[in-house]
This record gives sequence, structure tokens and C-alpha cells, in this order.
Amino acid sequence: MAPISAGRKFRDAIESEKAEGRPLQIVGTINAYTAMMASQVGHKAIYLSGGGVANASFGLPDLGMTSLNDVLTDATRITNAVDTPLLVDIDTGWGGAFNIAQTIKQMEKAGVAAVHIEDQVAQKRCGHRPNKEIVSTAEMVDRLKAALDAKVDPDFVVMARTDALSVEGLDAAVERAVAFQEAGADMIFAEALTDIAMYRKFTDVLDIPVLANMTEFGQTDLYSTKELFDVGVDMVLYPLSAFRAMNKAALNVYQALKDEGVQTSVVDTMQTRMELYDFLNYHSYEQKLDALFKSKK
Ligand SMILES: C[C@](O)(C(=O)O)[C@H](CC(=O)O)C(=O)O
Ligand SMILES: [Mg+2]
Repeated sequence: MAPISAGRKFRDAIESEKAEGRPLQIVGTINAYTAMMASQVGHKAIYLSGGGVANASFGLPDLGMTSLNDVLTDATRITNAVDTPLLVDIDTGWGGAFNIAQTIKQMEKAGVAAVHIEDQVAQKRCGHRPNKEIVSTAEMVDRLKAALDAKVDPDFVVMARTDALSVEGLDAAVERAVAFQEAGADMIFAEALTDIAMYRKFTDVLDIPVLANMTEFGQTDLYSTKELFDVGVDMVLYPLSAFRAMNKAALNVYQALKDEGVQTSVVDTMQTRMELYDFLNYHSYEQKLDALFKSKK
């Protein structure tokens, strides 16, 4: 029997959550280790954020400065570490039709389950910041055609993200989503909606799954999975939630070391050595070493 592809796993996860009356939660994992923690906690889908790669791996803002290879490196580290289906942010696809085709091929080959490609101009911004600019619907449809045509596994997911709400308004954003569905997009990412009722406008007219982005400190209030399921949302994204928390915890440690000259006051905020090792399955590696090399002693 052929193994189940990553794309198939992602689609199955949406279906099985839906059958249980909830949307699929997709949690941001900035690196391989956090992907292991998220998976072992029981999350069924994980995410590599474009903003996260720029911020964490390069110390850069989320302004379209990272490339296919930059994101592919981080994505591959995650897919090597876990089997949980991974959604990857490919920004605008990094170029014209042939570049987008390469992006899809490389992501699929790297074991990624799904990607989202957006309708911002190449000089993109975070979806929750002002003064975004978008390409025409026709140009985005061309991006999608290039992406869809490059799939090898038909179950690999190409999700179309529209950033149109703040630029052209709700009706135009919904119209775009419909055009993207007609072009063959597998799923829709309705970015930076400013009211929960807006999700309904998308889910009422679309037949394909819709994603809501619950990023903190942005344009969208933080809604529960239940509230979002009730307006027809199929997937809920938490792109940088753990990353933001990690950063604050790390800053606290750096500050304490500087101020106090000893880490005693912050040891309680740390994952212990045992906890770290448990997620890594460290002891099985040690046992293997012992078994392999015992005879030498
Ligand atoms: C989802 C997103 O594209 C990302 O790169 O993680 C960002 C998230 C954020 O900046 O909060 C976005 O929404 O543009
Ligand atoms: Mg992004």
C-alpha cells in the first residue's frame, strides 16, 4: 500500500475535525523542536510562518526579504523531524510562473503538505499592517495556475490567500476568493478580517475549506474554535503564538542574568533537562548507543 501523502494527511485532518464539530487548529512551529512538542501534545497540523522565518532565522522584518531556499531550509528541518502535516507560508511564491512552479515542486519534494500563496505585490507586508498593495485578480489567478500545474501529488494543497479586505473592501475580497476557487485553488485563506461575521460571507459562497488567521496583536479579534466553526470556518491558524511566548520568556531570562548575575529567579520558567529529552526521545538514542557499543567495554 502506498504511504499516505502529507497533503492527504492534511486534508484528512480537516475532515476528521469537521466530523467532530470543530475546525482544524494549525499551530505555528518555528523550528524542528517546537514541531516535535506541538505534535506530541496532539496537534494534527503545524505551520511554518513566513514572518517567523524572517524574524527568527534571519533577524529581518516580514517584508518579502526571504527567498524560497531560506524557507525551504526551515521547512525541511521540520518535515525531517515530524510526520505531522505542515502548512508553509510561501508569501507571493517568489517570482513569475516558473519560479512559482519551482516553489511548489521543492515544497512538495520536501514533504510539505500545503502552502499558501497570497495576492499581495512582491514588495509584500505583514497582512495585519497598513498600506498593503495587491495584484489584480487576473495576476493572482495566473500565480495559482502556475502553482496548481506544478503539483505532482493531487492531494498537495495550494491555498489561496487574499489580502484584499483592507484595500478593496469585503465584497471585492469575497469575489476574489470565488475567482481563486474557480481557478482551482484547494482552499482559501481569508486574511485580516475585522469582524467574525465576515467569515460567513466567504464560507456561504465557497465550497472549499476556509482558514481564519488568529494572529495576536493584529486586525482580527481572537475568536474561539467554536465561534469560528459556527461561521463555517474549517481551519484556524495560530502562526506566531508560541514564538511570541518563547521570545518573551527568553527576554526575561536575558534580563534576569544581566540584572541578578544568577538565573535562580527564572529557573522555574525553564523547561527541565528531562522535559527537553522526553520530547527528543533522547533515552532511546542512549539505549541504542549502549546496545551497539556495549561489546567494546
Ligand atoms: C500569517 C503570516 O503571514 C505569517 O507570516 O505568519 C502573518 C502573521 C503575522 O504577522 O502576525 C500575517 O498574517 O501576515
Ligand atoms: Mg506571512
